[in-house]
Amino acid sequence: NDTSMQHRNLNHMTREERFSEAMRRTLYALKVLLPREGWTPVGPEMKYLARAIKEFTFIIHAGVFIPCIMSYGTNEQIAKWFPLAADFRIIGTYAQTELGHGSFLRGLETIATYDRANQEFIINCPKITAMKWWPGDMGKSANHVLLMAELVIDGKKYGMHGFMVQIRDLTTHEPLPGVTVGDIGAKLSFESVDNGFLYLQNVRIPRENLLSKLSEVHPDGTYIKKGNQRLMYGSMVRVRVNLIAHEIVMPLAKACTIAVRYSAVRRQGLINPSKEEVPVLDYVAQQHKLLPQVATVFMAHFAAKQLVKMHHDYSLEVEKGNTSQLPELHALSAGMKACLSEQGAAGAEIVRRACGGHGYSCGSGLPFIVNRMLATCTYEGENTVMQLQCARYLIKCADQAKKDKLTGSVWYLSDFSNMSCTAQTFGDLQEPSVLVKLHERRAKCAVQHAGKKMQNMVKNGTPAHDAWNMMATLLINAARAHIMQYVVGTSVTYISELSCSASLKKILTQLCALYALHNINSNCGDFVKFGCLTSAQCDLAQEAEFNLLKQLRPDAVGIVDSFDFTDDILQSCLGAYDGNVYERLFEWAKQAPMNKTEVHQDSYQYLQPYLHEGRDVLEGRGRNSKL
Ligand SMILES: CCCCCCCCCC/C=C\CCCCCCC/C=C/C(=O)SCCNC(=O)CCNC(=O)[C@H](O)C(C)(C)COP(=O)(O)OP(=O)(O)OC[C@H]1O[C@@H](n2cnc3c(N)ncnc32)[C@H](O)[C@@H]1OP(=O)(O)O
Ligand SMILES: Cc1cc2nc3c(=O)[nH]c(=O)nc-3n(C[C@H](O)[C@H](O)[C@H](O)COP(=O)(O)OP(=O)(O)OC[C@H]3O[C@@H](n4cnc5c(N)ncnc54)[C@H](O)[C@@H]3O)c2cc1C
Repeated sequence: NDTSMQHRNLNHMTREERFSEAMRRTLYALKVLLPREGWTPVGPEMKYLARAIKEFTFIIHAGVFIPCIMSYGTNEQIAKWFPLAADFRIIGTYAQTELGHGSFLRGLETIATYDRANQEFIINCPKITAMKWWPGDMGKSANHVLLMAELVIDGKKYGMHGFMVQIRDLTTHEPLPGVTVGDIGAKLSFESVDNGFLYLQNVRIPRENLLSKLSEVHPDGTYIKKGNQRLMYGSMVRVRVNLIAHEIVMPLAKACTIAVRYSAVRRQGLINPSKEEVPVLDYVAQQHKLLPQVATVFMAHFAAKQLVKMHHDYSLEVEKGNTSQLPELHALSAGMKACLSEQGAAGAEIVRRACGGHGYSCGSGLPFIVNRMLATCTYEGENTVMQLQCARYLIKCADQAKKDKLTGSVWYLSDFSNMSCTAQTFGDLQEPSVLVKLHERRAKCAVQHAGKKMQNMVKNGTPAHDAWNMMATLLINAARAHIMQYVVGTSVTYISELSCSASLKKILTQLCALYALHNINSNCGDFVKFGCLTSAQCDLAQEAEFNLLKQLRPDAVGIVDSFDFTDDILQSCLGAYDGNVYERLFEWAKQAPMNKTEVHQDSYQYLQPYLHEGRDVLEGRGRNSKL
């Protein structure tokens, strides 16, 4: 109810206006509005914030920079920088990606050279490709960066390390000497975020600014390794785990709310020629577009909760020095981020397109969501690279499964029980246990298929790295199959253990079955190729999905209402709770800057002469008039 937090009409703002407005809202929210324990908003306000986050800035500061201080800093460094960052007295970002490298971290070129005489690091970007490029909040907001750079001592390289580097004066906000920094310009989305570039030339920082939880440099230049160096990649794992809820589940839920509500209101065409125009939601084709995406929201939410719990348990173990769960967590978080962002971004576009012309209007709120979700396929680990990381772990586990009984998310790779499907009716294929088994079998076969292909190539003399490269598409498919079985399996378990009303459990079970069947029907080639289903059973799977669409149609609006988005959060003329689509669209359009005058003077100057000429022509006075 606080008007300071009401969304302005963002679509009618310039990029710079949106940047300033986002800064205003974010700081107002965090400094004035929200109760905080430490630095994070807590309680119901956090729920609000997660919904309102779309036009917030300082997300990298809050979601990456501060957690990195906690992960990579010693107690002394945390005590020094955490309070400053938590109170926004320093604004930071995570500066890792460079103009020339993003995925291949061993290729990063920014150098931090230790100067023993002065006990300092000298930071340099030796060439243009070494310039940091993309970090959020870096162009105009941040005055510090957590800089990921190659540590060099006496000419020897020690790999990527994290350094705290101040880039702007804390009073004037001007760039410091040796610092060239700015915004990288217009992007597909994230209009309110100043993703930036950063060119560092001979910037000196104290030795104490190397974040030293995992390694340190003594005054004499001695390098000490203190822990599992793969923990240096830990911040990326944490963000991949967290972003599923914030940047995939939440936006897809918003898009589904808008599209389902609009489809219940929009009447277009006839099903029965003798009846009146129907709501487009009555078309099965429309249900087939929308309802599987609604199901994806729930299943991704349940799977993400399980992954967050896994990451939390892992973090407690790491504190005790046990990093044994890291490989599985890395593979799962990389695979989940890639596969769910792929599904989510595609799903948001499917539901946008299902809203016809008005879905193409920014007044629907859908283009904003679609464009924003597309970024999830690239940042925090480009999806292809992440899927291959997941596949790398799966291939290793498949080899190990030949001699050991596996546990955790890959347990099914050592399940050699009979997994043939005996389904005879479409009802059999709506059974959660049947759907879980089908996904486990498909994943196991996909992993083994990719592994076998590579083994055969190597046996025939192909170098292992070439076999890997040539089978990449099969490996990516194996990663997708693994994640789908994880999402279906964890969701079935989660729903079965949920204490809720029978009617709610029935709906959730139907949504879970719809998600699984939609995945089967979208990938039936795999399920038949690997002998999971016969061709006849594939027909039953389609019948089972259509049956669920029919069962869920009556509750479709109620289900998306349960996401509990306010109109202000949705920012959509199509998805507002009152359903007054047309009045809202008209009011929204009238507010467009283009309509602040009846005649657009800037363009009229070009049009006017022709208008006069046209009149001359009509009245027979034109240059070459034949009239
Ligand atoms: C202010 C108001 C708000 C307040 C409220 C706060 C709420 C905030 C919450 C926000 C939460 C989320 C929202 C996020 C919003 C999104 C913002 C977007 C931010 C984007 C940031 C970025 O993009 S940062 C940059 C990301 N970049 C990457 O991910 C790079 C990807 N590349 C890599 O990770 C590596 O290069 C790669 C792994 C691909 C290869 O590395 P390499 O060293 O070559 O290793 P390999 O040879 O492949 O493998 C060697 C072994 O290492 C293992 N391994 C690799 N990576 C990891 C890892 N991460 N962890 C553990 N182990 C790893 C690998 O498995 C190999 O092991 P093996 O045993 O030898 O097989
Ligand atoms: C909105 C947004 C916000 C961002 N925020 C930050 C931030 O705050 N901090 C930060 O450090 N970075 C940030 N990034 C950068 C982001 O992390 C990188 O863009 C991402 O890691 C991909 O790296 P790249 O852009 O260099 O693409 P590349 O790695 O060059 O990939 C280009 C293409 O090559 C393919 N490819 C690359 N390697 C392989 C491989 N091994 N096998 C097969 N195919 C491969 C990829 O699949 C892709 O199709 C952000 C990016 C975006 C879009």
